[in-house]
Parts: sequence; structure tokens; C-alpha cells
Amino acid sequence: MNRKYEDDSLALHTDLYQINMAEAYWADGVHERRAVFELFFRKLPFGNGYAVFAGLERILDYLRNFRFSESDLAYLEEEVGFKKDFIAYLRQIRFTGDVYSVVEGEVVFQSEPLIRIEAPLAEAQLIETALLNIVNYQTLIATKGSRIKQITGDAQVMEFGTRRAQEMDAAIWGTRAAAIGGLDATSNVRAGKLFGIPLAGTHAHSLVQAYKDEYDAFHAYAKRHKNCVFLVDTYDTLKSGVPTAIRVAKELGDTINFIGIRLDSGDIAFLSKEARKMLDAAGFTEAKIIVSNDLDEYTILNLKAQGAQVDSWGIGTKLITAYDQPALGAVYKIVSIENDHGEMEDTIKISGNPEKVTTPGLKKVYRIIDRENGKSEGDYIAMHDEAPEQEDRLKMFHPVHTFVSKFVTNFEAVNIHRHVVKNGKVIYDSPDVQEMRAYSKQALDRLWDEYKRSLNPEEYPVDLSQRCWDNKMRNIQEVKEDIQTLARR
Ligand SMILES: Nc1ncnc2c1ncn2[C@@H]1O[C@H](COP(=O)(O)OP(=O)(O)OP(=O)(O)O)[C@@H](O)[C@H]1O
Ligand SMILES: O=P(O)(O)OC[C@H]1O[C@H](OP(=O)(O)OP(=O)(O)O)[C@H](O)[C@@H]1O
Ligand SMILES: O=C(O)c1cccnc1
Repeated sequence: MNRKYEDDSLALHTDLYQINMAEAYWADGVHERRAVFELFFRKLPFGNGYAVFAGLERILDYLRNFRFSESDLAYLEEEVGFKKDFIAYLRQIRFTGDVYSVVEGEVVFQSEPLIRIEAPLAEAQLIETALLNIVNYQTLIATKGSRIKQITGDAQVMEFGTRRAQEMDAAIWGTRAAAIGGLDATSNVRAGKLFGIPLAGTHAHSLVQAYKDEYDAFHAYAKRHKNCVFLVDTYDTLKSGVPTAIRVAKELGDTINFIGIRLDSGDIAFLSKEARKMLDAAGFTEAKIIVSNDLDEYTILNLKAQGAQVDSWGIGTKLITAYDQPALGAVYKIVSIENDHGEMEDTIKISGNPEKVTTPGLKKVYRIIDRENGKSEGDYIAMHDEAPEQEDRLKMFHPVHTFVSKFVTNFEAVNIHRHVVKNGKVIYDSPDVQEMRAYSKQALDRLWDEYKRSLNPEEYPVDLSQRCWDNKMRNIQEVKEDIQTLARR
């Protein structure tokens, strides 16, 4: 397409209001003030007891390349109406701040900062939308993938969703996120190439229809493919598909690896049990039964309860589109800003809903791990200069229902963030997706089962330190007093 402005940067992948705010900061001379922003979500998705973080690699790439291209600047000036002096400022802007983030595959929870940005105010503001865009989607899909994997256990799960994803970017990054969450393979070849995710796949009904009958289709496929999975539901699964697959597998013997069959319609529980009997009776006891068709963790759980004989699951639409909850709802909030005297000052956003009141100040998040059993007791948000790892006894209390509290002893307090960008330079090398997936599995092993069940899990504690809580209350009080003073004027 012949566009007037080339699509050659991601700097405009933002909301107009971010640029408008940056202009106000710049015109007022406060754009360079140090600011701290936190990215977090308030409610776990899918009614799950945890989420799996994903998106960091793309964020780092975005920050590394953050700059307004000449076509961006031309567009902003010519079409949106920004003035030349501000355009000149935008021309030279780069991301020069610091970023602290949890790693991809990390198990994360509600109301805790996943990413902390410490940067000049205007820079931190301009990157908000892209960061949220990336984390909201990727973390959502990684979590959905992890939820599915909790139900399927060791059985192979393949990601089949590209055709149904919300466009190409979603397919690619969603596939990657699903793999981080635990999926074993993908049918998306580009995702295999880019991220090293193992590829898997069978064939479609069109192959059978192109040859008219299953016998010829399976033979044609087997001529060029050693590993064969035959799709058996084009005409009649039990009368035609399965018997033909068995016949072709017998005829071809050792010349192929008859991996098994795929079922893609009908009553999966019934058909899989019948197919299993037929395969076993024919001597193909090792042949696998692969199923697909609008599956998600709920159908899979139900199918397993019905005794479905399934070795491998192919999951598309409901995973890649996060069908039952299309948005994570992560937000990006300022918690501290440099004042006129060059000191950092906490800032708070008040809301009638206590869960929406932000927690001010520069903070760190610790995972409190029981030294005896290695399990996570909860996450603990403390002011940056506290050192919970040096305490013997830690009081943990619910940030809203403060009477819910407990003391922990004999624990390890692990800072869950890594310093990933320093003075604008990326200092963290993302591991490959398979490592992230393994890391996520390990992180989940440290969670009690009560937090991992797919239905009505227990709420994992994400608590504030006493100082953090006191600081929050003080900030609320100060805002109230300021409002009263204003009202008296
Ligand atoms: N035994 C079962 N118990 C519960 N759900 C099942 C069972 N078997 C299949 N399903 C699910 O029921 C839904 C059936 O959908 P639908 O009626 O559209 O499929 P179909 O008519 O069999 O096949 P298609 O329309 O794709 O050719 C799918 O989500 C499938 O995963
Ligand atoms: O069902 P999903 O979880 O989205 O998995 C991907 C689906 O894609 C293919 O279907 P196809 O595009 O041929 O459509 P159909 O099977 O629904 O007719 C495949 O046969 C799966 O059914
Ligand atoms: O390989 C498969 O079987 C496949 C791939 C994409 C979508 N549905 C099925």
C-alpha cells in the first residue's frame, strides 16, 4: 500500500494523550524530572489463582529502539498540529531510564508491580500505552496456557490458534506467550522459526476432500511424511476414518511412523474410547489419539471426567483469543516524582474503591519462601530501603482487610524484580522460550495446590509491609488535608 507516511517506528504506538502530556511537561520544564511508574493488574484473569508474566522481551526491544522517526515527526507536525519546537524535542528523545521487571514465565499476582520504570517524566509517560498493550495481551495468554496445562498434566498440548487470533501480531506473540505458559508445541511455523518453539501438526479435511477418499489421501500424505497423524472425521469417524487409518498404517508398516489419529468433531469422549479400542485391537497400542475442536480447560476437564482416551490436545480459538476473558486490565500508575527541590516525593491516586487506591512510593516486591518446604508463603511489598531478608519474623497482613494477618519465620525473602534496563541500556538477555517455560513450571511448583486449582482457588497473599501501609495512610491523609485547605479558600 502506498501510504503518505511510512510505518517505520513504534513510537506512535501510543495514545494521543501521552504525547499531549509530554508536551505539557516539556513546555513547563518538568519533563526531565525523575518519575517512578509501576505496571500491575488488580484482578487475576479467568478466576485463576495466579498469572504467568509474559511480554518482557518485546518491551525491551521496544525500549531499545524507542525513537520518533522522521515520518512520525512529519505526521505529528503536518497532520496533528504539534509545533516545531516540540517536534525538535521529540526528535532527540530516547528512553534513558531504568526498568525493573519480573522475568517471563514468573508466577505473579494481583496488585503487585510487575514492572517498575524509573525515568524522566516525559519518557516514562510516552511508553505507557505500548507497555500495557504488550503485557496485557501476552500475560493473559500465558496465563490461559498455564491454566490449560494444569488440567492436561503431562499430555502434549499444541497451540493451533493462528487462524482465529486477533490478527498476525496476536498470533505470533500469543503463541509465544502460550508456550511460556506451558504449551508444548505450535502449528505456527513462523513462531517456530522466531522463537524456537517446537512445531507440530497433522493435516486438514481439505486433504481428504482433495483426494475424495481417505485411503488415497492418507497414502499421498505418507509418501512425503514419515510421521503420520491421520485426520479421521471427514466422513464417518468410526465406519470410515479410523478403519482407513488402520488399513493404511498396516500397509505402510515400518516405512512410516504411524503416530496416530486426530478427531475434530462429534462426541470426543465416545469417539476417542471407540477409536482406542479399534487401534488396540489392530495392534496399534502405541498410536496416539489427538483431539481438537473448540477446546479449553473446561471441556478438557469434562472430557477427562468422561474417561476420554486422549493423548494430545490441539487448542486454538479459546486460547489465542482468551475467549472467556479478553482483557487482563493491567494499569500503569505513577507512585513517586521529583519535586522542585530535586527530592523524590510520593504520589497517590485516591478512589472510592479501596482496591483502586494506589500504593505510593518506590517499593520492592519480595517472594516469601518457607525455608523448610520451599513453598511461597506470599508476596511482600516493602519500601525500597527496607530489608525483609534480614528480618527473623515478618508480619504479613492483607492490604485491604488488614485484620487478616500472619507472622512468618524461617523464610527467605527473594526480590522478584531484575534490573533489566540501566540508564536506557538493556542489560538483560532474555533466555529462550523453552527456558522460560521451564522456569514457569518451577515457579508453579513452589505454589501450594490451593492456589493452582482452576475453580475457586484460594487467594494468594500479596501484602504490604507496615511501613508501606503507614506511608499509604499518610499520603491519603495529606491529600484529604490538601482538599480541605482548598475547600476553605
Ligand atoms: N463428550 C463431550 N463432552 C463435552 N463436550 C464435548 C464432548 N465432545 C465434544 N465436545 C465439545 O462440544 C463442542 C461441540 O461443538 P460442535 O457441535 O460445533 O461440534 P461438532 O458439530 O461435533 O463439530 P464441527 O461443527 O466442528 O464439525 C466442542 O466444543 C467440543 O469440544
Ligand atoms: O477449534 P480450535 O480450538 O479453534 O482449533 C483449531 C481448529 O482449526 C481447525 O479447524 P478449521 O479451521 O478447519 O475449522 P472447523 O474445524 O471449525 O470447521 C482445526 O480442525 C481445529 O478445529
Ligand atoms: O495441524 C493441525 O492439525 C492443525 C493446525 C491448525 C489448526 N488446526 C489443526
